[in-house]
Amino acid sequence: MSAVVLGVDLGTSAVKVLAVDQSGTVVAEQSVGYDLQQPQPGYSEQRPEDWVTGVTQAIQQLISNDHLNPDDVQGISYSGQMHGLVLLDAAGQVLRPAILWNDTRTTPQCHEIERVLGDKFIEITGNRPLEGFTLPKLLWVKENEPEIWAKAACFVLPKDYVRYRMTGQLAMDYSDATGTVLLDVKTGQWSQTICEQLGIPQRLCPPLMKSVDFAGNLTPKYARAAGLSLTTKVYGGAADNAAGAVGAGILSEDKVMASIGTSGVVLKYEDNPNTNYHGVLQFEDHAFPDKYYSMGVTLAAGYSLSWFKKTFAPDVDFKTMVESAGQSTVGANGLIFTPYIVGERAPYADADIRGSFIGIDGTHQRYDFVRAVLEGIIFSFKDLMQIYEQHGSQFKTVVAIGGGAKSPLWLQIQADIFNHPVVSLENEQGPGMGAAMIAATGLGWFDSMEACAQTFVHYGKVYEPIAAHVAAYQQVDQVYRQVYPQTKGMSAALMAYRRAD
Ligand SMILES: Nc1ncnc2c1ncn2[C@@H]1O[C@H](COP(=O)(O)OP(=O)(O)O)[C@@H](O)[C@H]1O
Ligand SMILES: O=C(CO)[C@@H](O)[C@H](O)COP(=O)(O)O
Repeated sequence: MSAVVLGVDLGTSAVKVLAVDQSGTVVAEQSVGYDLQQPQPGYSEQRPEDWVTGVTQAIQQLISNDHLNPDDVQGISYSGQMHGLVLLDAAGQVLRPAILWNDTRTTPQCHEIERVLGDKFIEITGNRPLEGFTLPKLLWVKENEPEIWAKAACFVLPKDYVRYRMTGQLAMDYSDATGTVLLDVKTGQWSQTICEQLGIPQRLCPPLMKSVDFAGNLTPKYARAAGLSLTTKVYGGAADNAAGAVGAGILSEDKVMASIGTSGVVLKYEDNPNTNYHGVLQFEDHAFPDKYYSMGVTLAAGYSLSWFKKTFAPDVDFKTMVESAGQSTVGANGLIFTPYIVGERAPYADADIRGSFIGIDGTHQRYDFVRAVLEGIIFSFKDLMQIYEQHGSQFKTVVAIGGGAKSPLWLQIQADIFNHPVVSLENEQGPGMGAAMIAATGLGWFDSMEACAQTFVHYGKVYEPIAAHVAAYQQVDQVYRQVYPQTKGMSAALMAYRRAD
């Protein structure tokens, strides 16, 4: 083999490591899964050590199973699940399990941020305080675990922790830092106002770097453990959605990205830092210097499908279960699913809403339920896309990435519900490719990420909307949109019942 870079995509269900050569071809890939702990409703945690073990095992497998030559690995970079709080003590030891992006325990802390800072908060961060972000998690630990808080010396995000363990250097890149909602997006510095007003010591915030910045070499200990060479260079990396947008070639405002990972994301590149979605959509720094993106997040996209499979189809393999939806009809024979099974972030910021199947009929089969789940996730994306349409966005194409983009049927459902052409990538792993592109650009293989994208981004099949399906889905969408307002009160009452239990 010749020179390669490794793109480490630290997802919520698994870590995937791609080895990519100078032509942008994925020469090998390995994936290692890990668990999610949900000790109480609304809680979602992982052990940072599991991420490190997963990354190390995936790299070892690239070397032993795929015969990757460690001397060929010139650079490594990262794409990381966003917002997750990893608290470290002065010796760099993890103080508690990481509190993840889909953990919604922090509603009181979000209200407190709003009470203290009001509209100033959106002005500083470009975002509203929402449960998933890092700042409310810091406040939660401060209030609920004072003995841990007293030992905290620094906080980082998931991929930053992995990078720290590989290089011994603590840092956070800007694209992930905006997702903490502690960054002043205008100055590019940790916000003194937010820290002071909310009692977060600024010393807890790590040093900032650009995605393509050199972060260090591997420590001898890590190089030995993974079987890598000490000459391999490590680069900052990006938030998974920023990296996914890089890997999907979202470099202009005429393309939108639709990502189905554990979460679901509809994302648009933004040239103008003053674009204002009033906090309904997130506004983040891109992995490209001085560029931005906005996005809306469905908390349980791929997670809804995985939950359905685990609960109702444990005996069937994933692909077969997804393909069985082809036996149902457009609109799942009149069955609708709303994917709010862990609460929702956008367009409804509501930690207590829960999912529904509406219209269950005695004739429905399991394949109708599978289809309803696939469709309901995409209807939730459509809600987000309509926000862009209302803002006059003129995008033409949707680029689909993430585990959900493995299914041709689901890609066609996306085209039919969005009523836009949907293009897949040759390799569905947009974030891993984006991470590899960051390493390739950092190493100087290319002058810019834009130049790298011309060589590395390979589009696959285009799915065109089918007119009859578009019309049918428009009808079902009218019903789908009524489910949130009509189930909100019922969900809140059931959540109160569960909490009292
Ligand atoms: N064959 C498949 N067809 C459609 N969706 C799939 C398939 N296999 C996995 N998925 C979905 O992909 C999701 C995982 O996507 P991935 O991008 O790897 O997530 P993450 O980065 O959050 O770990 C799963 O939750 C599952 O619902
Ligand atoms: O919270 C967000 C974005 O704001 C999520 O998109 C996470 O970044 C997790 O991503 P996946 O594991 O689903 O890729």
